[in-house]
This record gives sequence, structure tokens and C-alpha cells, in this order.
Amino acid sequence: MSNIILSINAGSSSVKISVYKSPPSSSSQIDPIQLAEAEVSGLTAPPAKLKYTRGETRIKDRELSDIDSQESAFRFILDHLTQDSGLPELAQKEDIQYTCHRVVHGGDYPRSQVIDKDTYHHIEELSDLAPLHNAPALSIVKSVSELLPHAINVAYFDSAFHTSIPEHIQTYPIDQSVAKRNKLKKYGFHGISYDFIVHAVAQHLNKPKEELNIVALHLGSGASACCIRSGRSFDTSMGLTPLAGLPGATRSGSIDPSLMFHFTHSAGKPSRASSANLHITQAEEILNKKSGWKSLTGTTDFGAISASEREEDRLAFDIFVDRILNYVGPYFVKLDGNVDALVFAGGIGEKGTRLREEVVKSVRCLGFEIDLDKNKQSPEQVVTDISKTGNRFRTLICQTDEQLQMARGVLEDQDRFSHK
Ligand SMILES: Nc1ncnc2c1ncn2[C@@H]1O[C@H](COP(=O)(O)OP(=O)(O)O)[C@@H](O)[C@H]1O
Ligand SMILES: CC(=O)OP(=O)(O)O
Ligand SMILES: [Mg+2]
Repeated sequence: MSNIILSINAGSSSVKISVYKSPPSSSSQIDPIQLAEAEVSGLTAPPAKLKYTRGETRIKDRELSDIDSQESAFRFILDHLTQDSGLPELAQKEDIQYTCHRVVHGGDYPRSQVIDKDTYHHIEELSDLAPLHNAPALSIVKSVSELLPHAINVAYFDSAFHTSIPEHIQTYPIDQSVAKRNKLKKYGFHGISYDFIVHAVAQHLNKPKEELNIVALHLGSGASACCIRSGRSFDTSMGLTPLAGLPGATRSGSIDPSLMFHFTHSAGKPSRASSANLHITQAEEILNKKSGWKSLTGTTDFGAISASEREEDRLAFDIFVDRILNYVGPYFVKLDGNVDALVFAGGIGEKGTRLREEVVKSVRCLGFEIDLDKNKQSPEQVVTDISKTGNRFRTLICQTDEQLQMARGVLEDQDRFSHK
């Protein structure tokens, strides 16, 4: 029976794919049932590595040769899944009914869309505004049409969660006729992850989502902060593109916009990475691909940076803590101090023990304090409370799962998709 959902999350340094089937209609479970999860990471720090989990079967850190893009990672994972004899539910490609794609920039789309010709072209047009993301995601959509022609492709947008941001926060103080014509405003990203975080933290705190106020930090290869008021995005650190706000693996984050004109005289010229479908200037190339941890330390691996005593690694670490503080305090104020929790998520947020310790130490004046032992243990639950007992404000780690959030969407919206 073809009822498998393949949920594909193309990040800037990784591709994560989870395989789900629908719960039986007789059961009380409403979440999709995960059968397997594969991740190819290290696309910006070769060799790429495979992590695979199916029940008790685990592969960790298997080095892969010739995998250097999101598309080649996708093809590799698809072969791996169909060839795994322990996964009979996905013995052939025809078993896949839905493929969900994480698309970072969705412009003004407020919710998921079945990818037809029009949506595909619209996402393609937005590629210039997410140069590390939209084109790689579309390369996977193309491969799906070629390899899985029977599957329904659905796009889930990182930007959709942030359509609730009020106008005065979305608007840049620039000429409004140009801004409106060119749709220049804050869009915000990592929204699928923030949606998951709201769901998981509300459940953990036993509160309706509509009453949840949190400061959430999604810290991965790309990193952002989000001020979540009444369960909805009120502000976020990324902007028109995922370059704004916090630094990342190869991204500078926010800088003085004039800096680029002093960095190079050819800032506005097309970069070599430009193509017929992707127009990217040298400035964008430098700030998106040649900055961040890579430019400061030579590596994109924040785990290695955190464990190192080298001066340049310490500097990178201190810069990250400092820039994160630029959002935690202001978002606490925007929530009027009415905050349920500070939440860490994403690869660095979930594994970065030292980073969490330093950030929380630096915001203790706001009333956050963590238990150092709880902070050191590897989180086993979806949400782990690492606050000091009796502390006024919660500090939580949330193991975010963008693939699950998309697959939940498929189960909720199947009727909308099949009527397309
Ligand atoms: N133990 C660790 N401490 C801090 N950071 C870590 C650790 N292990 C992995 N990371 C970092 O997590 C980041 C990847 O996060 P992830 O959210 O998976 O990325 P992506 O943006 O590609 O989805 C990388 O920078 C990696 O170095
Ligand atoms: C939006 C974004 O930066 O995503 P990622 O962290 O997966 O690269
Ligand atoms: Mg990610």
C-alpha cells in the first residue's frame, strides 16, 4: 500500500529525511508513526557523514564520498531507504505517497502548498532571497518528480510561521513605495521548527498554545531567535533573508550595511555562483558563504569550536554568546517579562552544553538560572527542563523535529492536498 510520507528537511549544511506512516484510524494516536530517520550532515565540512536510525538499528558518522550537495544527499538517502530490508514498508519507490519539502523562503505564503508548476516557479523566484536554501530544496523537488513521479510534493515554508509579526515590526524604515514594490520586509525563518517548539513546550508546560510566551533560540548552521507571544511569532532575528540577525556556520549575521562597500569594491557585481536562476552579488556571496564560524576559525563545526582553547575559537564562541544576548533581553522586554521559558533548540542549542551555560549565566539578572548537572546530561525527552529547582523562569532544551512537524501537517491537510 502506498501510504508512506517522506519528510525532507534541506538545511544549509545537512539533509534530514524521516519516513512515516499514518496511524491506524482505529488508534487514539494522532501523530504520524516514524519508521526511520536518515541524516547526511557536514555538507559544508566534507566528508559528509551519514546517521541512520531504524528501531534498534543505528549507523553513526559513516563517512560518505562524493556527496557534496543537498541533491546528491537526497538521492543517496532514497537509495539507502529502499535498499534497507528492515524497512519493508518502503521496499519500492511507489510506496511513497507524499513528499514534504522544507522550503526556507515562501514569500507571503501563509501555509503549505502542493508544488505545481506555479508554486515551483514562485519558489524559484524567491531563491535570490535565500541563496543557501531555496535552490537546493528545489533541486530535491526536481529529483522527486523524476524518481517518484506518483508522489504528491508539498512545500512547507519556514517563513509561514512569521506571517503573524505585526506591521511595525515587519517594516524596514526605508522608502515605502520601493519597499512595497519589491516586497522588502522582515519575513523570518526556522518557522517549521518554531511551530514544533510551540507545540512541544505547550504540551510540556500543560498550557494551551494560545497562552504560551517564550523566547526561543534555534541554533544550528543557521541560527535565529524568536519572540513568541500567545503561541505566535511576534518578532524574530532573521529578516528579508536568513542572513540577518545571528551569525552562523558561514554567515556573518547582522553587520553595519555600509561595511561591505569598504570590504570590497565589487560588492554589487554578480558573484561566480550566479546562474540564470540565481542572481547573487559578491557581497551576498561573501556574507552568506565566506563569513561566520568558517571565516573566523576555519571550521563550521561549532562542537569543535566550543571544545577548543585556541584564541580564534574562543573569540567565535564569545561572539555567538554576545549576539544571542542581543535578542534575549529585548524579547524578554517585548513580552513584558511575562515569559514561560527560554528555549534552546537546533544542533548547537541541543548539544552545546557550554554555550547554554554561558548564555544563561549572562541573563541571570532576568531571573534565569540553570542546574549545571542537568545541563550536562544528554536530553532524552523532546523537552528537558534544565532550570535550577525553584527558579522563577524555566530554561528548556527542545529537540526540535522539523520533519515531524511537516508530516503532522500532511495528516491534518490531506483533504486540501487531494482536491488540488
Ligand atoms: N556537541 C556539540 N556542541 C555544539 N555544537 C554542536 C555539537 N554537535 C554538533 N553541533 C553543531 O550543530 C550544528 C548543526 O546543527 P543543525 O541544526 O543540525 O544544522 P542545520 O542548520 O544544517 O539543520 C553544527 O554547527 C554542529 O557543529
Ligand atoms: C533558515 C536557515 O538558516 O536554516 P538552516 O539553519 O537549516 O540553514
Ligand atoms: Mg536546520
